[in-house]
Amino acid sequence: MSDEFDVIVIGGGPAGENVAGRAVRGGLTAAVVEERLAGGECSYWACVPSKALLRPVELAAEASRVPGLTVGPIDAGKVLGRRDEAVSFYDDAGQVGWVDGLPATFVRGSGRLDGPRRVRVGTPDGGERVLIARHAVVVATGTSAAVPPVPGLREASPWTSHEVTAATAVPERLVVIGGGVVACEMAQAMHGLGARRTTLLVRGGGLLARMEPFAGELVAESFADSGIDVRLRTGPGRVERPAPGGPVTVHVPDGPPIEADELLVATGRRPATTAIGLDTVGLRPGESIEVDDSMRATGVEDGWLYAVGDANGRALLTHMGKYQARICGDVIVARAKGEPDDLPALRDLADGYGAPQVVFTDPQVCSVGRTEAAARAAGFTVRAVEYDLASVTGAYLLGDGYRGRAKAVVDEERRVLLGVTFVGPGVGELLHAATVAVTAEVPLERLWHAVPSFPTVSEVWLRLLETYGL
Ligand SMILES: Cc1cc2nc3c(=O)[nH]c(=O)nc-3n(C[C@H](O)[C@H](O)[C@H](O)COP(=O)(O)OP(=O)(O)OC[C@H]3O[C@@H](n4cnc5c(N)ncnc54)[C@H](O)[C@@H]3O)c2cc1C
Ligand SMILES: NC(=O)c1ccc[n+]([C@@H]2O[C@H](COP(=O)([O-])OP(=O)(O)OC[C@H]3O[C@@H](n4cnc5c(N)ncnc54)[C@H](O)[C@@H]3O)[C@@H](O)[C@H]2O)c1
Repeated sequence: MSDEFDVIVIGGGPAGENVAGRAVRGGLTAAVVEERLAGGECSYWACVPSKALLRPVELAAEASRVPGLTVGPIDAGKVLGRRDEAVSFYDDAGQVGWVDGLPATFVRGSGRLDGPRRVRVGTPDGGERVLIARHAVVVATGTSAAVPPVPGLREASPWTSHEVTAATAVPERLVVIGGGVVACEMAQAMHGLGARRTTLLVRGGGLLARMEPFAGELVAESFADSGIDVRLRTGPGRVERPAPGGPVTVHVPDGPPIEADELLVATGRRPATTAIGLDTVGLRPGESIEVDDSMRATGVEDGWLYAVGDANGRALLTHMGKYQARICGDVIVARAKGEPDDLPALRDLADGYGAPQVVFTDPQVCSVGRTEAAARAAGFTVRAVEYDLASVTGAYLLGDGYRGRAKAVVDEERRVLLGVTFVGPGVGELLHAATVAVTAEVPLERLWHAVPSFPTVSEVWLRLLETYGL
């Protein structure tokens, strides 16, 4: 059976679904091919469950800083139950209904390119369906967890982001390999929900290495306070798990072996592009698909192939994947109709500025644009200013022992912001103001007139500008 659509999207995660949404809005027909659950990693094994697990831990930490409030132990069973609700009990009927309602055609199965504009779908019943795209095929297959080649690691069946976000019980002793976002968020979630001993093995010299250095330092301080053992410049040399499901032993080069009940690997992602037929269109399987700012694959002739979200490797974040998807869907519509396709709204500018991101640890870490180091490396004439968030009245009022820091990176030639980082409890909600300032390239002299309310944490904006000299 062969079906024709204007647009075929392989991968029904947040990015893929949004391409279909925009294409249909523009008057095209679309099919979304999804091999697991509509909604993708984000909805079931990443953003949504991880934040459902972190929320009570964050709230308990917040409440414990306010004299007069007593926080009882967290009921992990109830938290896991709420996580199950948040992931719709791993049932995608609602998301499939959303695709149907666009209206677009939802095809359950594994999609694979088979030459230009042709997609073969292996369906769950063992059958096959061939789909033909009149205008475009969009790859939105995301990523999967990378597992480093440590002796015994794979055989030990470690947890990845999938298993930890779907945990049905909290392990007593957990070892986490990695010091990035998944490692920090999930170590804190499991520890806060009752893990007695949580150990992070970090290859580098700090946590959250892509952010400003003080971000990882403040998170490490908070981890130390809550009893999480962060070990830097180390890693697993060998792993043993003699009995499936039994204790696991992690051998480290600089100390005695660590025994744990679970081992979480959080060492980054690999593009899910290995088995999608990229070789049939001249691209290398297993790599990110390089795209231009309209999300069109640069390595394919005739411009019919696009890639959005994690699969193109630009920014591994849901909101950025959805942003790229809106651009991609709209540009496909414009090209299909022969309309101008080079309007500013049809190009990805945000990834170039530096994607906004919130890390939902306690303290939260959030940033947009470039770090000071990245701005200098890019050749800007930079001046950076920092401010201790605890000295802002609004932050002090939130609780005792508030710790946090803010930094603004200024392009001295244009006197606009290149990057902003905030670290502190609850600062994630401050980020969008920074995103607007960086993206709109608001001159500092103009920003001076954006008056933050007293007594909010946002007064840090005023303090940063004063520190700069305004
Ligand atoms: C633990 C964790 C927490 C995270 N938290 C956040 C957060 O708080 N905020 C944030 O912005 N980002 C977060 N991320 C990142 C975020 O999950 C990803 O950036 C986002 O899911 C990418 O969306 P996507 O649509 O590109 O891919 P995905 O969500 O990975 O979806 C891809 C879909 O394609 C399907 N697929 C793959 N191959 C095929 C095929 N051959 N045929 C058919 N279907 C296929 C998959 O089954 C999947 O459903 C987190 C990631 C992890 C691991
Ligand atoms: N709140 C959020 O926005 C959020 C939450 C979770 C994940 N994410 C996204 O998901 C992506 C993946 O997160 P992640 O934490 O898996 O990746 P990451 O790139 O953030 O961190 C990977 C960590 O693993 C380490 N590492 C890499 N290879 C290693 C090896 N062979 N041995 C030991 N350590 C090794 C790195 O040094 C780093 O500390 C991130 O890019 C992030 O954007 C976002």
